[in-house]
Amino acid sequence: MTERGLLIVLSGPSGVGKGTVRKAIFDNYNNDFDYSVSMTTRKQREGEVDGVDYYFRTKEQFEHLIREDGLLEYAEYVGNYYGTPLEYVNKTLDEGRDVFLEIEVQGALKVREKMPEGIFVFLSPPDLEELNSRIVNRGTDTHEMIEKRMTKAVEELKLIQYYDYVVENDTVNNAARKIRNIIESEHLKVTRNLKEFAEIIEEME
Ligand SMILES: Nc1ncnc2c1ncn2[C@@H]1O[C@H](COP(=O)(O)OP(=O)(O)OP(=O)(O)O)[C@@H](O)[C@H]1O
Ligand SMILES: Nc1nc2c(ncn2[C@@H]2O[C@H](COP(=O)(O)O)[C@@H](O)[C@H]2O)c(=O)[nH]1
Repeated sequence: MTERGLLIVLSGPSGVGKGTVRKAIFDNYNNDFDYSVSMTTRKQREGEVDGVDYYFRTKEQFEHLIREDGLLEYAEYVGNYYGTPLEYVNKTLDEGRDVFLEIEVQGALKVREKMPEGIFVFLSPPDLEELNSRIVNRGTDTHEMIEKRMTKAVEELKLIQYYDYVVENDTVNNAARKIRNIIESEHLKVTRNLKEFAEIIEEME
């Protein structure tokens, strides 16, 4: 029987750098995990590709999938839906491959309830001022949207205690390396547990 893959959930406030750090992990390391592309009802930004960055769907299509139980989790975030297609996650984990989710905090906590065996990593900003300047400098949001994202960020930071790991995104390379190390050490734990389990069985025989 194939050993089920690990579910890795990278979360944290909008603008902290989750996408940038995720890209660095995928670009710079020899990874054995697959990225789960989310679905959203938000407008496609310039340069974003449907099916690569997100599956861009209408509100009606998204709500249809909710009714069909097709999402592992979903959240309404500053006026739009975002969600994780369930089938892809289950299929990939069953094939023994790790799945990497990059989602906001409400959704991550819902995943934690459904799949507590996952590894939950909170990416934190050095401070709120730096978070604000990252969102501003990204240049993708209106002033009103930036305020909404910052208000939400303060609430999200209070939920840090529900995560297994907190990684500060001081520099992209540092954060990517730390997350990669976390994933490797979690794999070693699983291997060790399986070995210990096999030894116990052997002793019993
Ligand atoms: N360590 C860092 N130092 C300085 N700037 C950074 C760092 N990490 C990311 N950034 C910049 O911060 C901005 C926000 O990053 P990014 O879009 O990856 O955040 P995010 O958490 O994925 O946002 P969202 O949740 O809204 O999708 C980008 O302009 C990115 O280049
Ligand atoms: N709960 C979920 N949140 C998600 C998912 N995919 C992305 N996100 C998060 O939404 C916000 C806003 O994203 P943006 O692309 O509009 O800046 C951000 O924190 C994302 O990480 C998902 O499937 N579920």
